[in-house]
Amino acid sequence: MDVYKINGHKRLQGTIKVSGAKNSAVALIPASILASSPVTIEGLPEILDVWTLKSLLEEIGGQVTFEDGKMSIDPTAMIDMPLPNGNVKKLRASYYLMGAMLGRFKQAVIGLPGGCYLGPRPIDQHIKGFEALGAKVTNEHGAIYLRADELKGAKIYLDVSSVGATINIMLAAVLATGQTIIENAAKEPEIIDVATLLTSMGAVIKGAGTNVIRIDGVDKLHGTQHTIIPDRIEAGTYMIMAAAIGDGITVDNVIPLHLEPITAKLREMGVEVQEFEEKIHIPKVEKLKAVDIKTLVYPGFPTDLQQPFSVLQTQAEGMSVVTDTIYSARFKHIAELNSMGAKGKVEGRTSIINGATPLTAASVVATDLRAGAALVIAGLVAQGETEIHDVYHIERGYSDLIDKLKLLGANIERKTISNPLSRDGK
Ligand SMILES: CC(=O)N[C@H]1[C@@H](OP(=O)(O)OP(=O)(O)OC[C@H]2O[C@@H](n3ccc(=O)[nH]c3=O)[C@H](O)[C@@H]2O)O[C@H](CO)[C@@H](O)[C@@H]1O
Ligand SMILES: C=C(OP(=O)(O)O)C(=O)O
Repeated sequence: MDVYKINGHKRLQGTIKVSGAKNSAVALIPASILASSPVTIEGLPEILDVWTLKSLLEEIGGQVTFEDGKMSIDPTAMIDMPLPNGNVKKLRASYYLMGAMLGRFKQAVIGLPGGCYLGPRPIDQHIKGFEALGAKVTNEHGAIYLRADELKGAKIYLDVSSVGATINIMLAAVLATGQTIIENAAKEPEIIDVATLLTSMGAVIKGAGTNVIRIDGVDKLHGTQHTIIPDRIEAGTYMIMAAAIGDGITVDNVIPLHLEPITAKLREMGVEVQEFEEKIHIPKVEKLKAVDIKTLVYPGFPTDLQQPFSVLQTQAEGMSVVTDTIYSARFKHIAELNSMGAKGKVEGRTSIINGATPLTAASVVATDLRAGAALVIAGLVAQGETEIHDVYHIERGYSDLIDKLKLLGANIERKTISNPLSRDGK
């Protein structure tokens, strides 16, 4: 079993480079299934989710190479192989195989997705979209069976502005006949990135990034080359880390516009955030003010950063309240932070943190991806040696984290140990 050992309480300084966006990567790779010739994607993060998707594309007959962040995918020999179990359970975004394979083969069998448990994560809006396009969809023994004689454009109003449903419907609709309109679509930057790739493959998509997306179906999509956008959640994690334990940290390879909700909150806390074209610099912070946050769909404060942000709130004087309007149970990190000296409690969809409290090292568990990111920051702040278990969650979303942090002067190592602390036995 692999753990991170962090000797904390050491101020960090320097430049940290952000990788390509996980939530784009996991949609761009399945999108390649729709092409009739090879697709190359550059700047991909080297994370477990990307490696798992590579294996999934290979399982269905894709020829895939992945080196130095560049993935070349030849989809020509792919077949509509059923994928009810196995790798599809290792990540949330395997649901994009449904839209992409339905679009190309007009049928697919894909197991229900895995990913972080954050409360119930239904896919009813994805299914509603596929059905509106003409697919018959059934759930049999935990796998979704999709089949259509023909996919026909339709008007689909999403009950919730779901990132996954918006992208999945786009994937299924680009090769449908006629026009598809997605209303109340999600507006996250990753959706624009996927639309950009599909457009350069020959798709006709208007309005990505707004809440109405119009797709005019085409007969065929061709291969292309695409460079992914930087990961705003990874960048936000480093901004939070810089505010917590930095002595001047530059976060490189960012789109500052994507980070505005985080920048605004940090400034409200008393953090100086200096914005440049593709970089953000955060000088040493003297004192943090308590602030409340409420997670919302983009451009609101991202739910994926509320857990790392809680660590900062433990270091701020006074009471901070976090309300997660997206997920009902994204608070497992609070118990772990409390074991490091934080004073947090969870009430329904909110966490309440009373600061400032010094953090001390402990043996803790990364219960999910961003809980893990929060614990890495907490370990960097804490006095003593923190041991983080179940780090495979963290490695689903952070590329090269240990080396990047070492470059800032962090004392962090990845070690293989034999220890029964892991809660899910992996
Ligand atoms: C792989 C990926 O991109 N993951 C991101 C994606 O997840 P994901 O695509 O799963 O998140 P959604 O945007 O779909 O979910 C948002 C909300 O809508 C609900 N919902 C969603 C779909 C559906 O069919 N029915 C339904 O009720 C969900 O339970 C949740 O409460 O967006 C989330 C919200 O920004 C992020 O936390 C995840 O990091
Ligand atoms: C919740 C997340 O990912 P996923 O949807 O892949 O589980 C995340 O990236 O924080």
